[in-house]
Amino acid sequence: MNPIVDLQNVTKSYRDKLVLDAVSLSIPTNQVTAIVGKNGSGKSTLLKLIGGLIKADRGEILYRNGEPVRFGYVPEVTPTYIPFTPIEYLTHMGTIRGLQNKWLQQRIHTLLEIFHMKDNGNNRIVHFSKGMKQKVTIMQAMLEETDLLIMDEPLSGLDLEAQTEMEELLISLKERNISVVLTCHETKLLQRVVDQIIVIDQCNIIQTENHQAQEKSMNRLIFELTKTVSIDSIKQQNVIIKQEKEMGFHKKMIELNVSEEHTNKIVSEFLDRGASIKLLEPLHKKETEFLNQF
Ligand SMILES: Nc1ncnc2c1ncn2[C@@H]1O[C@H](COP(=O)(O)OP(=O)(O)OP(=O)(O)O)[C@@H](O)[C@H]1O
Repeated sequence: MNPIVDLQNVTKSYRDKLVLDAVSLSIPTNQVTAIVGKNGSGKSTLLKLIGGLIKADRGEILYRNGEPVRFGYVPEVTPTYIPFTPIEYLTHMGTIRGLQNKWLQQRIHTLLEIFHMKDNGNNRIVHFSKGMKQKVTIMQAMLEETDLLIMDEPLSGLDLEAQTEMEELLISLKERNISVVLTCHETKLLQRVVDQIIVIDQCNIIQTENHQAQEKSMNRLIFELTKTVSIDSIKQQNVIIKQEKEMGFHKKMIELNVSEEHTNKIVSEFLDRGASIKLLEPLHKKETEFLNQF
């Protein structure tokens, strides 16, 4: 696994109130992680730490092997009254953030498309439903290119229809290689899209669960290839790198998980680089440590 954010023994208190006590967790790349817990258990605090909005008292927060991560942060409270249209509002927000106008207009156009809001781009936000207002807030958080979208209670106050739409939206963000971490009160919600559930209670992570629904349609691939061959452009795609291992002076093995729909393309890209396939199998819950046999 190749986490986008890794927390190691992170402790956080507000004055004398301990909220997180030596918490360690990983947020995987290109997956949706839900942080679940009771009111006041520290979910928002954890999100703010992940996004670098507040500092930990102790412990380490490491980002994608030291590379910069571009965050989009969606707070819990959605403004109810915005006297603009989405295009006007996003243009204002982007300009304040110093984005160049031509680039910004293109970005707004793309976001309206992703969020199925093209027909509402020039309508007044004040007349929107809660779900549509929520979408505008998320688009605002994603005005800059985003690697990790951090969402505090994105389902709060949404009816079933809006929740379903939010699920679709999360799936499409994942397909665009955006990692998501969100907080949620209910583990049943978002079941179709969440890959990892982290349960927090009494200042600690009490459970981390990997969701299997997604894994059913995934394949596990292992390739052998020459060590000097670059696979950086493959790593940018819809793959989860599980392990890389050097084999002697010239060769390396790489193990990855790929969704069924992307498998053919990824296999062909590896073959183009002179790799040989060592394993291709549907991903099941029980995994053997294949590479350790060498
Ligand atoms: N800025 C702050 N100053 C002091 N205490 C704070 C601050 N922010 C949060 N807290 C306290 O820290 C604890 C954890 O708060 P946090 O908002 O992280 O919990 P949460 O799980 O997100 O809660 P909720 O589900 O109600 O949103 C709570 O007891 C809260 O009162």
